[in-house]
Amino acid sequence: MPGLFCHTGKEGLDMETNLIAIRRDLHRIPELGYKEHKTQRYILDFISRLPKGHLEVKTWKTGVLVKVKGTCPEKKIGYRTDIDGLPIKEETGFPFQSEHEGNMHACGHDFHMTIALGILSHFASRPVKDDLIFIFQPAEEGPGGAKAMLEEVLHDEWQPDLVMALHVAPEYPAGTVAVKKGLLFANTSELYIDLEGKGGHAAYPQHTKDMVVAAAHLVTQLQSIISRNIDPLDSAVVTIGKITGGTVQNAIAEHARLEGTIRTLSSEAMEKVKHRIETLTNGLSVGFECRAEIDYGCNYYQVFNHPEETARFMDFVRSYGGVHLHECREALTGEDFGYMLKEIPGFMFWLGVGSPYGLHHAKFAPDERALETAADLMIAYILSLQ
Ligand SMILES: CC(=O)N[C@@H](CCC[C@H](N)C(=O)O)C(=O)O
Repeated sequence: MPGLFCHTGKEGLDMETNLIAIRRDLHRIPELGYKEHKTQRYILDFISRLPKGHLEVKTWKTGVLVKVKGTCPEKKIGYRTDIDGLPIKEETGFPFQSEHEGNMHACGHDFHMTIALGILSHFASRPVKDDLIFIFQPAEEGPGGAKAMLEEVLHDEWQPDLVMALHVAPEYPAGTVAVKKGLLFANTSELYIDLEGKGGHAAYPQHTKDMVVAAAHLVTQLQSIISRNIDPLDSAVVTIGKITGGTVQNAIAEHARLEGTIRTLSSEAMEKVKHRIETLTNGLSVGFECRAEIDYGCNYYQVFNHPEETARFMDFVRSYGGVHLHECREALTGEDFGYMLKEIPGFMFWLGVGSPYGLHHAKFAPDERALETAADLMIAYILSLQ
């Protein structure tokens, strides 16, 4: 492992594990869901340099699973990280900026992986009583790897009794942990709407069915769902993040496509929003005499933190020292880790990384001091569970 890790003095990471160098290596190679081949190689190479005596390693698609066999196991403690990047063109200007043009670790999964590797490297040479299961999960940004991993690989001797994960949070400074019991993240559904009309010359609109105009109407109509159909005391989001349509400035567009996402705090609200999207889209197809097709892509179950496990973690953070605990509200972000928490007790928390630019922004710049804080904290927490 390259470089030298500056140790905090707490019982924690290996001196030779340079978390910042690992993060920067991973930051250079962001890959989209189920295409994380270089990332998987990097993780496997890292693991191959750890003491092998207590490790069992297996791959699942582009993901990796590692068991650190306990000395006298009574339970299996799971730690999950996601590993994929986003199709966002990086604009940070960092010397270690993405080498994969058009892709970026703009959601902090480079941080998540680095922290997991730091914790793993500690326990590989100092196993504890219990088995530890490290889950390097592909495709969190879509189409989702957590559910499939649960179904295909996280069972029998690989099924944790407790599972934990973190997500970086740009709005809190490094040194902060933000968490709450119960609902933390929303139910999500992707949204794709294809509109097909009739193209033609820009000067003869009367012979066409213009899908750019139809798409503009639909985007505006969709905004009424949150304000007119959802209880004002509830929260939900319908975001259209991308519109494409047409071919050239002087031709009327035959086709347009809206791409977005829906977020709700309950599955009932999700059904309601989808019902309204369908009604408005059908109405649009009648009104604009076009074909309309809706596809909901991948859907994630809410992240619901197990109350007792979360309370235990919060008590630990309060007594740990050096980390500020913030009891936060729920957010309308999504995470397929929700599927793991549906089956296995555990929790997810926000890790403060104080960036002036938010998640999914091309200039997202998390504070690297949070790497060591988080790895040390989670090592100490796992030790406290023995
Ligand atoms: C933490 C985070 O940002 N997660 C993503 C999950 C995306 C799920 C899916 N692609 C969708 O857009 O619905 C998020 O955007 O919240």
